[in-house]
Amino acid sequence: MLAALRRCPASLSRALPSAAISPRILPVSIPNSSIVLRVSAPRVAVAAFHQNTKWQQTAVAEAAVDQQSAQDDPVTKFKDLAIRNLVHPNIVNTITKQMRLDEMTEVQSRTINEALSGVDVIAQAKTGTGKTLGFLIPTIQRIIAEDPSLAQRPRSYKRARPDDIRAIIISPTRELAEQIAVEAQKLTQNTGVVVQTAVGGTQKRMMLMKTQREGCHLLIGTPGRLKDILSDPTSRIRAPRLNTLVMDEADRLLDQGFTEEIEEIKLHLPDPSEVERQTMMFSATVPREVVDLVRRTLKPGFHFAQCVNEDEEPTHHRVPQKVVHVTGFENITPTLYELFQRELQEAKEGKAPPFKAIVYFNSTAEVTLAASVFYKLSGGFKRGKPLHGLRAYEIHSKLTQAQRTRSSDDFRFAQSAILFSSDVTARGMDFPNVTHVIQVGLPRDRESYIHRIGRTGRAGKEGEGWLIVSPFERSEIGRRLRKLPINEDSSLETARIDMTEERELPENIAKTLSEVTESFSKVYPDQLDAAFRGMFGSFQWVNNKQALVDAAHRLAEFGWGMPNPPPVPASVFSGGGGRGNPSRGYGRPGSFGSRDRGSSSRSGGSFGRRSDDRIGDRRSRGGFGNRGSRGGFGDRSGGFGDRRAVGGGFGGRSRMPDFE
Ligand SMILES: Nc1ncnc2c1ncn2[C@@H]1O[C@H](COP(=O)(O)OP(=O)(O)OP(=O)(O)O)[C@@H](O)[C@H]1O
Repeated sequence: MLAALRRCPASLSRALPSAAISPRILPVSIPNSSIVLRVSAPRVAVAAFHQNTKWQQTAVAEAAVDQQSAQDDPVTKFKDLAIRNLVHPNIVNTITKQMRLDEMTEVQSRTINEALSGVDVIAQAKTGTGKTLGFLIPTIQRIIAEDPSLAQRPRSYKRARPDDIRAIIISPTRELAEQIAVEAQKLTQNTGVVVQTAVGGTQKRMMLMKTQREGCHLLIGTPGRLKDILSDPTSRIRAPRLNTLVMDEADRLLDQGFTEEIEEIKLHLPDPSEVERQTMMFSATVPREVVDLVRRTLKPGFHFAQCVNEDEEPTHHRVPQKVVHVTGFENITPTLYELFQRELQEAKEGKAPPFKAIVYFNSTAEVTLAASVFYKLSGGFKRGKPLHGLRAYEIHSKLTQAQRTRSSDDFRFAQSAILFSSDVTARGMDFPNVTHVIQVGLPRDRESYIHRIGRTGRAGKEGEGWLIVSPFERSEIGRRLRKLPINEDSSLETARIDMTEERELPENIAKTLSEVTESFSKVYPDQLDAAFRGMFGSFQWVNNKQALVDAAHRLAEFGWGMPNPPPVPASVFSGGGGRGNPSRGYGRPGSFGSRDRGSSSRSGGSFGRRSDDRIGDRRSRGGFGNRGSRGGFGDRSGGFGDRRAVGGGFGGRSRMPDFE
């Protein structure tokens, strides 16, 4: 596993100007690995030269050089950090004995060595290659170096002052901040260093009380909550001697959405000209657009550990990536269902590891709808159903933080499960043994794709990536996902079927389609409404609005079984690019067929019986199944825990993805 994990690119080509590189280091490339050597003249032991023969003299000199250069080489084994007095043995022992890690990954070796010397660091390395330890080790060591008494765990409780925080780590999402905090707690368990977490969605008062009581040396949080706490004069949480600032997923934090909060956080930190500060930035992606910002944020002479070549694929070779082109939006859910069944079967037959997938959607409304539909589809994941044995969870920003944490924890510990997710888990989350990452719809940019797919194939493991796209997105793939090794896959039959046509279908396909449509008939109409409106938000960039409206109508009619689709948001045509067709009835309120949205209660039964003859035809052929037998809303408890129906959706989806 380790060998694969260390397989990072060889070249050290840098996107930043060479002046930006610390003058003390010299990049050296050797086949299949790359290391950074400090430039220092070897000090050769000469004292005994005159007493030895020439070959003896040479041997002694060589040995001395070897010994010296061994000291100068960057450390690549964790235990050597303690042997060379670079990191306190209490931290190193935790890493080697409790966490059972031995060799550093390339990014760890190339950042820990430099960061320990105090220079600012920016690191870019592929997903799942251990960047977290790359910044945690130097951060914690620096705290201990400033106050050596913290190296030992006190006999009683750990204590610190709340108004003397020494290091802050910022993460764009709550789950990631919590995950980093768990790792930091592990690393500091045998020391006196106190770690606290500050994330949105949790009770601020509780956090404040805890921090005021226990104090804090290392604070890990999301931008909004950190800003909130540091700017609150009554919080008593301060960092007047802060000497380390870490930005994980730095490119995301430098993105416009967070600029204001980050700047405000910095206003509450000491002036770096008065209190020397080390800044570290880490990410799997450092797009060109942020390079200038990075340069302005870091001190001159910073070290850029670029473990991904510019001309190299930023994803792992061991993670094959496939794109499935579906005939229409209505094919997406059947395609997912077919894929789940197939992969689950493979795992059951022992041909593959337990199926554990994350399915990403571009909006909260889609996540909610998919989670509901698959819950119905599986009959609560009951015995005898195709998806039996598979747990399913959903996660997005419209859940409470307690629900998010529960989904995330449950999925983390599940052996075989599906997580329906928005981008809240796209970056940094280290769920073990994820075998599949499935992206529905084109992600907003290349970086999102890379981070999402990085949830699989971590720490040297295998995995696969799937992308399911509509015809609208076909031409956009090459532009948005340039230079990524994505291959077309046509193995899923339900992807290619024209669901608007009536024709005989193989029994298994007909069954899949009929089960999907029946499940859609059982979900909350509000969810369908929200997802329908949301489609127009996600596809704002499509110029041909009429084609988009027609495709959405086909989805509602043939995918969801609605004879009359929900109204199209008025805003769709106001921005130009096409005109509505009033004869199709969009914009008409309450066009949910015989579904009475006003009575979308749990009473069941009255739920949109379809009078459409064509469907009747299909049913008689065994094509689209038993639409007549609607069981209302069924039992939502179980499988998805305390899920709630989330309305509102993303008609007015903002520019920002579903992040913090
Ligand atoms: N030296 C190591 N040897 C083996 N496993 C390691 C090592 N360092 C870290 N790991 C493990 O690798 C996994 C991924 O680490 P981590 O989450 O830090 O990756 P990352 O590079 O930050 O990923 P991302 O880009 O997604 O944020 C974790 O489970 C971690 O415990």
